[in-house]
Amino acid sequence: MSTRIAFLKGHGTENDFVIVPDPENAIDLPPAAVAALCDRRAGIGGDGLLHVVRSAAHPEAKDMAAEAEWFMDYRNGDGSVAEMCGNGVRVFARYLQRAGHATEGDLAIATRGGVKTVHIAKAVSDNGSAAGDITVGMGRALLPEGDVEVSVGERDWPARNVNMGNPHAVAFVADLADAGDLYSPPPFRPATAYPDGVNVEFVVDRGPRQVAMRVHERGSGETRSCGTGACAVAVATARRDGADPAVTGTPATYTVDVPGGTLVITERPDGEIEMTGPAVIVAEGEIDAGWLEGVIA
Ligand SMILES: N[C@@H](CCC[C@H](N)C(=O)O)C(=O)O
Repeated sequence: MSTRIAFLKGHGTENDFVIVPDPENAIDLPPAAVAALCDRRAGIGGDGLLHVVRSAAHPEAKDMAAEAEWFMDYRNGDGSVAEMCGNGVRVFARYLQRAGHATEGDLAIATRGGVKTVHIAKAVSDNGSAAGDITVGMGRALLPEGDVEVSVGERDWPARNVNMGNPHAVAFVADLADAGDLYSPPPFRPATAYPDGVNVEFVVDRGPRQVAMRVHERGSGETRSCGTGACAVAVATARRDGADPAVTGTPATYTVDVPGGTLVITERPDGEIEMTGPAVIVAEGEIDAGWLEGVIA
C-alpha cells in the first residue's frame, strides 16, 4: 500500500460521503477501514463511502463493464454494503466530471443495483465544485405486498414497503418530530419483512405534490437526506394520492424536502423514476495509509 491515499469529500443535499478514487481496485477497504474513515471524530466523517473503481477491475461489476466504465462500490458509514445510493451516485458523477472522466450530458454508472444513467446539467460555475443539478434514472420501484408497521417508542404507524434496489419502509406521520431522536433503528413488524434491515422514512405533507421527510438509514443512522428514500417516499405518496402514473397515464412529480435540501422526483407511466438534485465536492486531500493500516490491523 502507498503511504498516501487520495480522498475527496462531497455531499448531495447534505448526505455526505468520503470518496476514494481507486481505478484498479488496489486499496483494501474492509468494513473496519470504511467505518474509521466515516467516523466524524476520529476519521474524515461521512454517512457513507464511495469507492470509485473501474467496472472491469471489480468482481461485482465486470459484467457491467461494457455498459458502464465506472463502478460505484458504495458502503454505508458502518462499513456495510448497500445495493444503491441515490445521492451517492450523483456525487460519484460529480467526482468523475471533476476528475475529467466525464463531461456534461449523459453517463452510465454501474452500481450493485444495476447500471444507472445520470445526466450532468450544464455547470453554473466552471470550477467543478459549485455546479448544476444532476438527474439520475433510478429505475422502477417494487412494492412488495403485505402490511408493514414501524414504531418509535410506544407509537407505531403503518408503513409502505418500497424497494428501490434497497429496502424502504415509508410511514406517514402527523409531525416529523413524532420520529423522535432516531438514535437507533426504528423497530418494524413483521420481523420477516426486512431480513437485511431497512431504511425508514417518516413523511408529512407540505402542499400539493410536496412532502417533507426524515430518514433513519440502515448502516448510517439518521442522515440529512436519502435519495433512494426520497424516491420511495414519492412513490408511496403517489399511491396514497391515487396518482399512480401507470393508472393515470401521466407522470407524477413530487418535491421531497429533506433536512439537507430538496429533491425532485418524477415517476413516469412506464414506472421509470428520475431524481434531480445537487451534488457538490467540498474538499480533497490525502489519507495517511499508516493510520488506516493501524485501524484494520
Ligand atoms: N443515502 C443513500 C442510501 C444509502 C444506502 C442505505 N443506507 C441502505 O443501506 O440501503 C441514498 O441517497 O439513497
